[in-house]
This record gives sequence, C-alpha cells and structure tokens, in this order.
Amino acid sequence: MPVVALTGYLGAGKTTLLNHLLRRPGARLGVVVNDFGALNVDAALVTGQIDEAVSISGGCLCHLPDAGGLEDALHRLSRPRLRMDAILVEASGAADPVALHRLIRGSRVRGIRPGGLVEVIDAVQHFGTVDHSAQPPARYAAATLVVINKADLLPPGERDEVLARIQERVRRRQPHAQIVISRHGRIDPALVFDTATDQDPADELPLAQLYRDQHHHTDDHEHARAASTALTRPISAGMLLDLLESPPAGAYRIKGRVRVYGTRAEQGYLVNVVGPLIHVTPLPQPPPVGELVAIGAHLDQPAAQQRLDAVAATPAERPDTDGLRRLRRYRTLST
Ligand SMILES: Nc1nc2c(ncn2[C@@H]2O[C@H](COP(=O)(O)OP(=O)(O)OP(=O)(O)O)[C@@H](O)[C@H]2O)c(=O)[nH]1
Repeated sequence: MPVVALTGYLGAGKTTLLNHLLRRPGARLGVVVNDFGALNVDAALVTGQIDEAVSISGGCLCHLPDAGGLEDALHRLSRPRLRMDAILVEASGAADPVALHRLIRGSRVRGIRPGGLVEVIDAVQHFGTVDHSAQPPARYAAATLVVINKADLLPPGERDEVLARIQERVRRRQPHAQIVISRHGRIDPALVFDTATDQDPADELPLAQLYRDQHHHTDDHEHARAASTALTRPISAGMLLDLLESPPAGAYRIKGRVRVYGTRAEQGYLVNVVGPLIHVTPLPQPPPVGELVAIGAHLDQPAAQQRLDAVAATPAERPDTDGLRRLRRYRTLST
C-alpha cells in the first residue's frame, strides 16, 4: 500500500487537493493529518470518530500527534481488513517535507511503501512566501510530484511567465519531479494511487483499473497518459531493471506484475516506481499473465509503449544472473 505525503506551504491548497482525491469514486483512502484543527476535509466525506482509524465513505481519518504517532497511524491504517488503496499523510503547512519523507521511508510498518511526496504550490504567493532567496527552496528536494495550484488566480497576461518561473525554480532543486498545473487541486488521481473495485478479481491486474481511468470522461481534471503491455512469458530481469531505473520520458509511475527466472524456479514480483522510488516485492506465486503499466501527466506515450512492448517481446530463456543481482538490491520482504 502506498503512503503518499501531501505537503505545501500554509494555504497552498493541500486540503483542497485531498478532498478532490477523496471524492474519487470507490477510493478507499486512509488519511493522516497532523493538525486536525486546521483540517477541513469535506464533512460529507467524513464519518465516525476523528481519532480512530475508522473506515468511512471516502476514506479514513485519524489524528497524528507526533512522529511516533505517524508510525502508529500507519500501522492502524494498513490493516489488511481495511483494504485501503493508499494512505495519504497531509502535513501541516509548517512541516518540513524532507523530514516527513524520511519518516515514511524509514517506517517499519509492514505492507506499506513510500508512494511519493506531492508538494502543492500556491502560484500566486510562491515568490512572496517560500521562494525569496537566491537558492530555490530546499523543501523541493524530496518532491516527486509538484502541483502548481491556484493557476486560475494568476492574471492572464502573466500566467505563462509566472508558471514557467516557478517550474524553473523547482527543477533547479529537483530536476526529476513531475510538475502539473492545477486549479483547486484537481489532478488526475491516477497519478497518486490505484483504485481497486469489488468487481476486480482478488489478484487484480492493473489493466482493468487503467481502462476505467482512461474511459472516465466526466472527471474535472486533465487525464494522465498511460501505456501498458501484457506479459505472457517470463521477462529479462536486466531489461526490467533498465526500465525501472531509466523510465520512459514523462513517466511518473510504473507498476506491474512480472515473472522472471530465478536461479531455481520462476518467481513473480510486484514492481512499483514513483519518481525516483523503486520498490520490488516478491509475489507468493508467479502471475499466469503479467503486466507493466507506465503513467504520467506528460508521458511520451508512443515511446513508453515501445519500451514496454520491447520488454514483453524479449522473453527470457534462462536466469539472468546480473539482472537478478540488480533486482535483489530493490527487493523487500513480501508481507
Ligand atoms: N481560487 C482558488 N482558490 C483555491 C485553489 N485551491 C485552494 N483554494 C482556496 O485556498 C484556500 C486554502 O486552501 P486549503 O486547501 O485549505 O490550503 P491548505 O494548504 O490545506 O492550508 P493549510 O492547511 O492552512 O496550510 C481555501 O479557501 C481554498 O478554497 C485554487 O486553485 N484556486
């Protein structure tokens, strides 16, 4: 289960973005906030006790008093019976994103993985608040997805120039972050998490979810682009690692279920990439049919499709020792 940090300066639009994600039909989201007084999650989306990890219509809410509390909250929200699609941690405006990111990466809670850090920027206030020195703000170092919000409030004549300046400042600190522009935090939830539905089989293939994403035209946000391929045979561990370590241009997330030859038998793996974060988990059984999906707001779709198809079209015939060694570096214990 991905744990996604949601950060941004005071008033940038974190809660607005969180509410937008909570409105995603069918999403089961655990939400951790560290200052409930400042939280204004849509009342309609929240029921139950505030300081309990209670399942609610759109998600789950609990209170985070301190760093130790984060571990406890993640533990409670990651319980398998809650069947969460993701846990979102909304930091207070004063929180240090780099420290929060470190806490999530260092978590010892089983069954979770870092799902990226979404930094929300107020396009109007940016240069008057967080970015006023020669060096771009250190807080961007940990960002995987930067949402430049309140674009609607920029005067039309200045809009493009201001947005370009903010992007340039972010890129100087964090060249690999994916940057999207938004109004009222309306970003494609597919950039942040996958939504499983009760109709999906227990060993759900991401394609079903992708299909829903691509054919859900009533949404009020720009759609992320995606490329996917089915894997009918074991793939080369080396080619897989090349893909995960050097993703196609514009890819923000890569996910998949794959089969590779281990030294003794075929092994299945669940792979997840978010920005620079690579996560590999062994599956109890190799999947009969595997799959790879790449998603990104600015994905070069044809190039991504070619890369994924090339992996699918080069089935491995035997264990690839060097590839397996690289794979093991990322491998985490299955839970
Ligand atoms: N015009 C406009 N207003 C926005 C946009 N996004 C958020 N707002 C408004 O900005 C105000 C602050 O938004 P919040 O989502 O509460 O910001 P926050 O980052 O959670 O704030 P704190 O938790 O206090 O740090 C609210 O009044 C929102 O309605 C946007 O894109 N355009």
